[in-house]
Order: sequence, then structure tokens, then C-alpha cells
Amino acid sequence: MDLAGWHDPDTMMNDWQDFPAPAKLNLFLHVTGRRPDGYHLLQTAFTFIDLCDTISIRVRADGQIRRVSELAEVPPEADLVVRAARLLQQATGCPLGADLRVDKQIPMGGGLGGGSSDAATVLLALNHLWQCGLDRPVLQALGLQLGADVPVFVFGHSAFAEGVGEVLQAIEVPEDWYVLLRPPVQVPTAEIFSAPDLTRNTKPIKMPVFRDDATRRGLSNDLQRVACRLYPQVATALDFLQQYAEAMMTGSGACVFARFGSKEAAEAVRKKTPQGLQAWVVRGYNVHPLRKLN
Ligand SMILES: C[C@](O)(CO)[C@H](O)COP(=O)(O)OP(=O)(O)OC[C@H]1O[C@@H](n2ccc(N)nc2=O)[C@H](O)[C@@H]1O
Ligand SMILES: Nc1ncnc2c1ncn2[C@@H]1O[C@H](COP(=O)(O)OP(=O)(O)OP(=O)(O)O)[C@@H](O)[C@H]1O
Repeated sequence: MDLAGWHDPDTMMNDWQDFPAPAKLNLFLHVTGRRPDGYHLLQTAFTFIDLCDTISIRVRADGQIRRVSELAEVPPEADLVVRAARLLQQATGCPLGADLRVDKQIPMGGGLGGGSSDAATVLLALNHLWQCGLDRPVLQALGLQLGADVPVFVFGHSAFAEGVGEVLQAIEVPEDWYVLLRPPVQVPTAEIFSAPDLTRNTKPIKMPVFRDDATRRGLSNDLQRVACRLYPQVATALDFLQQYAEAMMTGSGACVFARFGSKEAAEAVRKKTPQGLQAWVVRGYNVHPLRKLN
């Protein structure tokens, strides 16, 4: 997918404008502790992939925020795109509003951060269109109020993350090809984090390097064992992919991925995917397509 040319700053403010919201992969995820409020302390690494939702936005003069597309599972008031727009309005006192249309490509409950990415894209795009002038760290802090995964999408670069995912340092990750599989199940993040058998005391590590297999040794996803126990379809997908390359679950699942040296090698494995699993070949990106927007 070509991510260039998504945004044309010269378009009239009240025309529809399209903004991409890419999915993320967690290249590893260690749970190192738990805060008094129940949220878990993590160490993880995020990179972006070219599986994207598209948010179309039209500025309104009357201050209303409206979602004009259907998303059957999520009522408009609960939709993170609407909540992000409202939050920015409240934080800045901006009198403008927006119509928001979401073309969803990122599966929900997949551990790909689709809802979080949609929210981040709305914060970035409306900050620009409404000319609010908030800088990136302020937008990241606003984003954290919507979800632990929102800040990295605002940050806009592959990152090593600590805290609950909001303490971010930019890292360079090879822009590899991945096979991404979606088992036929949605995994609720809160259910995985609240499982009694979740390992919560993985020893903190120094910032890892992502060069080759050797530098990734010892990095795993602590949420994977619990997700596989509760949702055996995740284990089935991992077993399939594991035949060809080192495979891992992203976030709290359900999606799993493996890295390949070329698009062709990834395609060859995708073609073998058994029925019942949705499969993509995707490319990793270090720089979010809206990184330059401000
Ligand atoms: C698993 C990850 O996707 C890794 O990137 C994120 O940590 C989850 O981020 P998210 O989907 O934005 O999650 P949120 O909407 O903030 O949280 C959903 C629920 O997961 C649990 N949760 C989430 C993040 C975290 N660090 N500790 C938690 O315990 C909390 O019960 C929370 O109510
Ligand atoms: N715009 C949106 N797109 C997707 N989900 C949304 C949206 N707004 C609210 N949600 C809610 O958020 C939940 C999580 O969606 P999301 O796609 O972010 O899951 P996920 O990929 O598992 O995320 P994560 O990796 O952050 O845990 C959905 O089940 C849905 O109820």
C-alpha cells in the first residue's frame, strides 16, 4: 500500500479529507508489575504496519461531532473517534465540530490497536484542521485518557514503551514483511489482563535491539499463554505459523504474526493458510504516515 499523498494541506477546510490510521504490532510484551489502580506495567516495542483504517473528516462550523458511518458493534457515543474529537474540543475550547467517517479495515479485538489508532488519527487531524496548535506531547497525554495504546500512534515512530505503554523512546526496527493471521475470535483486553494465571513479574530489561533473530532472543509476549488457554483458536494459528518462522501474538490477541525476509516468502506462507484464518501480508513501518502533520 502506498502511504504517500494521503493528506493535501491545500484542500478547502469544509471538503472531506482522508487520514490514515495504521495498525500496530507489539514485537514483544513483558508484564513487569501492576499499579495500585489495577493497570499493568509493561515493556513492549511497537511498530506500525500498512493495514490501515481511513478516517474521513469534514469540519463543521456548528460545533457538532457526528459519526456518519456505521460500525454495528460500537454505538457512536462509545466510538473512540467521537470520544477523541470531543476530548480535543473540551481541552481546547474549540468552537468547530466535525463529521467523521470511518472505513474500518483493521479487525477489532485483534491486538492491532485499531480503535486506538483511529483515536490518535482524529486527535492529530483535528488539531491540524481546527488549528488548535497543541504539540505532540500534549496530544499524547490527551490520548492516554482514551486508552493505553493511543499515545504511540500520536508519537508516530516505532517505539520501546514502558509504564502502561505511554513512556516512549523511538527505536529503529527493520521494515520487514510479516504474515499476519486473525483467528476467528475477538479477545477482550481486560479479560487477559485480569486472568489469575497471568505472569506479572517478568524482570525488566534494557531497551532491546531489533536487528535479527539473535537480538530478539528472550523476547516474548507474556499475554500469549493466557490468551491461548482462554481462546484455543489463537494457539492453533500460532502452531500453523510456527512451522515456517518464529511466531508471536500481538498485544492481547487474537492476531498472531511472523517475520519473513521478503514479500515473496511471506506470500508463499500466506497462500498455505488453512480455512478459517484470515491472512494478510503486511509491511512494517517506523514512521507513522501522519508524523509530519502539525
Ligand atoms: C495490550 C496492549 O494492546 C499492548 O499494546 C495495550 O496495553 C492495551 O491497550 P488498550 O487496548 O488501549 O487498553 P485500554 O483500553 O487502555 O485498557 C483496556 C483494559 O485492559 C487492562 N489494561 C490495559 C493496559 C495495561 N497496561 N494494563 C491493563 O491492565 C485494563 O483492565 C483496562 O481496563
Ligand atoms: N473506532 C473504533 N474502532 C474499533 N474499536 C472501537 C472503536 N471505538 C471503540 N471501539 C471499542 O474498542 C474495542 C477494542 O478495539 P481495538 O480495535 O482497539 O482492539 P484491539 O485491536 O484489541 O486493541 P488493543 O491492541 O489496543 O488492545 C472494540 O472491541 C470496540 O468495542
